[in-house]
Amino acid sequence: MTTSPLLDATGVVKTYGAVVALRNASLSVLPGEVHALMGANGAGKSTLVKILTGAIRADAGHILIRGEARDVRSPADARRAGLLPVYQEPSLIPDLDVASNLRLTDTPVEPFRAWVRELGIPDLDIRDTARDIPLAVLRVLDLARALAVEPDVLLLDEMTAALPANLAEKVLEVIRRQGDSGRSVIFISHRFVEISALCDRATVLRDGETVGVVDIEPGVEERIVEMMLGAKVEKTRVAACQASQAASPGDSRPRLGVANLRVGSKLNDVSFDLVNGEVAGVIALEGQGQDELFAALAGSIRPSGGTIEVDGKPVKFAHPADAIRAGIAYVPGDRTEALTMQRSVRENIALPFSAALRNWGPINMAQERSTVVSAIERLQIDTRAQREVQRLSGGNQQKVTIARWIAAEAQTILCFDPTRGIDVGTKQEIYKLLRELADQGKSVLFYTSELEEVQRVCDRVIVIFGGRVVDVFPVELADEPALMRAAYGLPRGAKADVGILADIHSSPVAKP
Ligand SMILES: Nc1ncnc2c1ncn2[C@@H]1O[C@H](COP(=O)(O)OP(=O)(O)OP(=O)(O)O)[C@@H](O)[C@H]1O
Repeated sequence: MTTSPLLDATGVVKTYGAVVALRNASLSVLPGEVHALMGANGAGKSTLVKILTGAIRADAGHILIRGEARDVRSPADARRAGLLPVYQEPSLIPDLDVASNLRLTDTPVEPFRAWVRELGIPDLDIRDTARDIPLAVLRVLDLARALAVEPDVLLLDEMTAALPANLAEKVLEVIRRQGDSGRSVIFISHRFVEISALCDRATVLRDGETVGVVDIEPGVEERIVEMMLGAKVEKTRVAACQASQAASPGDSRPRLGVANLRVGSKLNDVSFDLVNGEVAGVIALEGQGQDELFAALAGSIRPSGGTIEVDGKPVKFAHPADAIRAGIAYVPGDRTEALTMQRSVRENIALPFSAALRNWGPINMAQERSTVVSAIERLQIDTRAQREVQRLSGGNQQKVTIARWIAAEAQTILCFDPTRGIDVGTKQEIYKLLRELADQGKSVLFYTSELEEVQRVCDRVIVIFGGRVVDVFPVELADEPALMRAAYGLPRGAKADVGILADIHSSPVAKP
């Protein structure tokens, strides 16, 4: 007997003026299935999720839920039909505390609390204002809020993208259990390791159209990448770049010297050097002080102790502009922090040029334009909706934050999870680009929540735990199980039960 789909969408179309977000999308999900929705940045995944959950209306298409035609007109309609989303950006209202946010969405508090604990956050105070809660935790709260109403179909749009390993691991366990208990999950992710470990099937979108549905089985990644990227595949599937060994032997002075750096109770005594010509990775579980480290180096918070030196001279940054003047650029993990959403792609990329203008005088528009255009091409930014950055897909917004600092030619780039939400083809471009920057003699500090990225880009990796540097690995020794153990504060060689992600990280998976 064949099982009939719980959700069946066909012929879905959505346009925004001249931009065709979806031209012919379909998606069919069985009960108890964890179904991946895949596609390059801008393929239309988020648009489809928003249509299925009543946040926007489709121009055309049919949606069947449990075999019955449904016109999902609003989020409330979708919820009544058993469909609950977790969108790509946090949805709690920043100025309200968590409890008020729960009241607004009619979410039962006790089940919410139970899920929050289950998802690895034991000490949440629901009187905390959403604005003061870190991005990764906000994502987990969004998930707990959805789980608390026991949806039949949970739609997760890049749920794990901002999560460090420990929280991602809990989320994956919960998703797996949802499937086991007969509920369905639609799972959007650019991380193949998660798709292989979790999903039963995948629907692939390209340019707004469903181009295939595949069973997840060993070796299917290659096929998915080809379907996702279509004709672009040859151009974008560059070989993973080899991390060259730390360069610039002639210049022994570190570009950035950090000694005994402290920030309140979060960062205790962190010391390391970053030299020109290297990409140094930073790995840490959620809340180990990495946010504070990057914020202090970028001049957005003041350290409570220790020193920062740039090219051998002590510096004190009172403001991010001081760090920028010292040639330090910061690509934050939260793109909404970096971008002026109502402004165009060009203005956002050109921001450091305009900000750097000391005197009144003509801006060299031709030069600005050519630098911006080359950064857009380099990162393959989808500019169909370029007049306002807020209209770009999430991945394309992320690319704009990176393009800005490429165009500005900063000497040191602090990247905080820069490939969050970036598709597999463009990720390769970004890895290549970071290596090229290092080869040109620049220095890059690169925090990543995706352990496999370390091998692809870094010369060495600094592991932070409890606000301290607990280990520094040369890239040859930085395999994923070793990094996981160090991130948990365990000594090298120790065995640890670190759950589903450890299984994933130690199992051989084809890496696109
Ligand atoms: N409000 C809007 N106005 C104009 N264009 C839009 C709007 N919302 C989305 N788009 C466009 O629709 C296309 C699909 O975007 P969507 O966010 O669905 O992509 P996605 O597959 O989720 O990408 P990503 O992986 O980057 O999140 C993009 O070209 C985007 O710029």
